[in-house]
Amino acid sequence: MKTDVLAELAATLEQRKNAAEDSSYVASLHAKGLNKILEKVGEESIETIIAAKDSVISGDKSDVIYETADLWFHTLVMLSHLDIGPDAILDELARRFNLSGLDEKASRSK
Ligand SMILES: N=c1c2ncn([C@@H]3O[C@H](COP(=O)(O)OP(=O)(O)OP(=O)(O)O)[C@@H](O)[C@H]3O)c2ncn1[C@@H]1O[C@H](COP(=O)(O)O)[C@@H](O)[C@H]1O
Repeated sequence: MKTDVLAELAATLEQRKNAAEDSSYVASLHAKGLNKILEKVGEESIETIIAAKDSVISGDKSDVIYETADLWFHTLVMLSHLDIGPDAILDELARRFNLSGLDEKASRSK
């Protein structure tokens, strides 16, 4: 899995916190504040849902991929605004995966 892309993007997003607003989309979002960032997360969530529904009818999944990338991107900006790195989310997913792995091992040994 290409987690290096996530790490490199997260590092760029951190740098953009201090960039000039007019030269960077991410810097302009930070300057507008958390409510604007959350508005974008909400918009991209709805666009992802619509793209997923449409893909079932059209059979074309390209818009789902495009809109999900927009959603993940804006979610990363939200996390960065709150000083949360993507590793915190990956650690939480890993913790849940390991827990369910333990459940599976326990049920197999019964
Ligand atoms: N991955 C992305 C990325 N994905 C989506 N977007 C932007 O997110 C916006 C998507 O919102 P919309 O579709 O609603 O478009 P919009 O109408 O222009 O947005 P609004 O005016 O409504 O805010 C577009 O402006 C896209 O360009 C991104 N902008 C930047 N990045 C990455 O972030 C890095 C830093 O970007 P800058 O801050 O622009 O340097 C770049 O190197 C890229 O790798």
